[in-house]
Amino acid sequence: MGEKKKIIIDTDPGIDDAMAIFLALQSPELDVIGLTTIYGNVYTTLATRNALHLLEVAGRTDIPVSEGSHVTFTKGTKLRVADFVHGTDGLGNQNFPPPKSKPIELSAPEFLVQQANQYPGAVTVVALGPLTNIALAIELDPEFPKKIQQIVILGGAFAVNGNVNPAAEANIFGDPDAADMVFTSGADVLAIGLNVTHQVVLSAADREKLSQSKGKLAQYMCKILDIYYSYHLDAYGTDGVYLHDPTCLVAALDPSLLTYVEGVVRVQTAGITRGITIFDNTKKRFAEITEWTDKPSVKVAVTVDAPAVCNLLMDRLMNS
Ligand SMILES: O=c1[nH]cnc2c1ncn2[C@@H]1O[C@H](CO)[C@@H](O)[C@H]1O
Repeated sequence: MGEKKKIIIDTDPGIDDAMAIFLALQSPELDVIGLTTIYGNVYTTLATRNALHLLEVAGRTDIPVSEGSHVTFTKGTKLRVADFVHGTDGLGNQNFPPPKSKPIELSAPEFLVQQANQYPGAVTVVALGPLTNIALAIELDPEFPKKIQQIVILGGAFAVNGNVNPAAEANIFGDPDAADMVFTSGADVLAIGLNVTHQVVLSAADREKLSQSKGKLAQYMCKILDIYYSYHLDAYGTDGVYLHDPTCLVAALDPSLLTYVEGVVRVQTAGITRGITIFDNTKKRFAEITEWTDKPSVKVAVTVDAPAVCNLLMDRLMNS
């Protein structure tokens, strides 16, 4: 096998984050060189605690955890935290003991820049929460977008409704200014939006299969998944859960399971559609100069082999 792909997971754990992190740790194709934390599903302090805890569960405390921003890119402190989706502890209200390990001294943006310099062109950032840390890394080092291999983003709702409101997806809504900066930064960006992740469902039968397996991480996931299933039943009327973060991780692990188109993405940062992602892949020459004109293109996922993503996730959790 070729060299492992180096990834940093920027994360707000989160039940689907836990699945994505475990999938990454169980994947021989990947070398997880760090976790950076952010608010979103929980506040940043709890995200850090949960990231450390998940690494302890997986026996991988050798991987550094770096704490990220507690405020938005524009220093906003009114954060939207989705504890109603993941439980107040972010991990299904299980009262896990506090982790023994500690985060490193470097902040998340500093760690991202340091790693990008240490392995030029060879680091992929898998961003599973609001994009504040990535925007701060770009502010810290304007060359950061060119120094990394790719940023794979779980975020946006491309030509479909959002999940916070009809306009916006949760991660983009969490920090629209940061998102617009990252989408227009010139980095190789691959965005996985709700138009794709809502196709990837872990059914009640899949969950039953996980619970029958002896896999340590499958067993752990089954413990924390209850609240995520209840939320989906309540919010969507489905007895199955969307695999947002694992699908994004798979996009870094095996891009052949998705297809994408290229174009310019801008994010609305104010008003009733704050957080909406507007993708221009028309080949039209507009009569006016627009806010999309001359901005760098990004990749936006459009199709996914959903059964393959589910099976990959389940196999690797069950073989842990
Ligand atoms: O209704 C919701 N509000 C807020 N966050 C949500 C909702 N549904 C899912 N997620 C969380 O936000 C990310 C995907 O947008 C995922 O991390 C998911 O767990």
